[in-house]
Amino acid sequence: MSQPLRLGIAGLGTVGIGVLRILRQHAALLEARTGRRLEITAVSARDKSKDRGISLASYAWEADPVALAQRDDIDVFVELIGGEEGPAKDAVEAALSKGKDVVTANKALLAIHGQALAEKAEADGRALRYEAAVAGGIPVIKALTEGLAGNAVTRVMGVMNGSCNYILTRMETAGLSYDEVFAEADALGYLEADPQLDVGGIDAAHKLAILSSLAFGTKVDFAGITLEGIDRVSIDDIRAAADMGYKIKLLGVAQQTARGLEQRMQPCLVPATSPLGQLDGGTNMVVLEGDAVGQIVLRGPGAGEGPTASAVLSDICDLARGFSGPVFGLPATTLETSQPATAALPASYYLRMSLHDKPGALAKIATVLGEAGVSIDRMRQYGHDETAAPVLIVTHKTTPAAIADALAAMQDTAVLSGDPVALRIEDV
Ligand SMILES: NC(=O)C1=CN([C@@H]2O[C@H](COP(=O)(O)OP(=O)(O)OC[C@H]3O[C@@H](n4cnc5c(N)ncnc54)[C@H](OP(=O)(O)O)[C@@H]3O)[C@@H](O)[C@H]2O)C=CC1
Ligand SMILES: N[C@@H](CCO)C(=O)O
Repeated sequence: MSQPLRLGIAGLGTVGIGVLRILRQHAALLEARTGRRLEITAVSARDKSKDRGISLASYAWEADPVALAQRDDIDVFVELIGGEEGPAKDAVEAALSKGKDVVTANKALLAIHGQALAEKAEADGRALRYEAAVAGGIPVIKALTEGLAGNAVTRVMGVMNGSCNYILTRMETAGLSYDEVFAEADALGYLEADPQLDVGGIDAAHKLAILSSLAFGTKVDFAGITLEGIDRVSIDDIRAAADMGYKIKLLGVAQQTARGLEQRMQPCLVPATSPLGQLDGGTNMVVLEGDAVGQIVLRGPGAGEGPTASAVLSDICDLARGFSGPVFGLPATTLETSQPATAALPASYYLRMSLHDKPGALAKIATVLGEAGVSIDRMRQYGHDETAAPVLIVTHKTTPAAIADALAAMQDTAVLSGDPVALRIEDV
């Protein structure tokens, strides 16, 4: 009879309690699948007296997650506290130093300290697993490291923050402004304690940084991501994009190019009929492309108690079965330092602007675009009551630099009313 796998679980919030529930509910099934009993030895959270809707009486309690990580009677330390510094980092480091395997859902910790932690884990011969850290219930880490092991990955992209996708979808369906929907999402508890992590694109960029390392064999490089949140997306752009056959998504894209590793998390237009364009509400989608497989699309819940705990259990079961491997798919000391791309690959752009309604205004804009080397693919001008005329332009493929030059030159034309908006149209 195999020895039980003894777990210490730090963090008994949404995810931690979800993990406890699955371990209890499926104890026999998990033992049958892994050949070992999965046993919770001890737990930790801040407030021992808090009612968590589940009895903790049979587990030892540690007020300090570092003390929990160092207990002799645990094999695996499960970190479900969160945060890139502080108790989560201290406890993960302590667990590795003490020779424990670690499972975490903490994308912030991995995006910032992933390389150092991976080197430490591998030097100590320990596992550091994090299926839940990216796209919650979607098994995307396994897909990349196992399912696509025979491929050179060419591109990773996706919608990896459910709250942002909820906000953008709700703006469109209800015709509400960003501020109105943000307030609604906040009231419903859909946003992180620091909402900027969601709407600023930071949470999604943490996830992209992890996927990028796995896909391209580079050290996690969160700082190398071009990052823009959704707070400047207006209902006018959502409507106009829809009118041209597009949806606006907070889209993460990572790809190796001749100019270096391109990592972007920014609002982009995608065709409304594409899988990404049809992704509504709080759901996540990750699109993986490999030289042998072509394109695969993974879709599912990116957050919440059950889905996230489901992913944590996947890691725990792997450890129970004795499956492990390098933290980021290759030995950490062999991961290359990424060379951030000097510029994104060319793309079509969506431009929206208001022009003073007088003869030659549009011609001036067309001239500026032409002089910047930007070619117009499609154009629309809408009927209007005001003195300014709303104009939409979709360009042929061009460089971000050419678009920046054109936008700068437009300011000198004296025909603009307000600032123009430019959004990338992603080839998906
Ligand atoms: N919620 C989700 O849908 C998802 C979460 N994640 C990640 O999972 C992790 C956990 O998230 P979630 O469950 O939502 O977070 P919660 O805020 O719900 O829970 C955090 C838990 O950590 C405990 N905690 C905080 N500080 C300490 C400390 N100093 N010592 C011991 N315990 C502490 C809290 O204790 P107390 O309860 O006493 O306050 C709480 O139980 C995070 O890294 C998050 O990014 C990943 C994917 C999805
Ligand atoms: N705030 C995150 C939680 C899961 O990481 C989201 O909305 O996707």
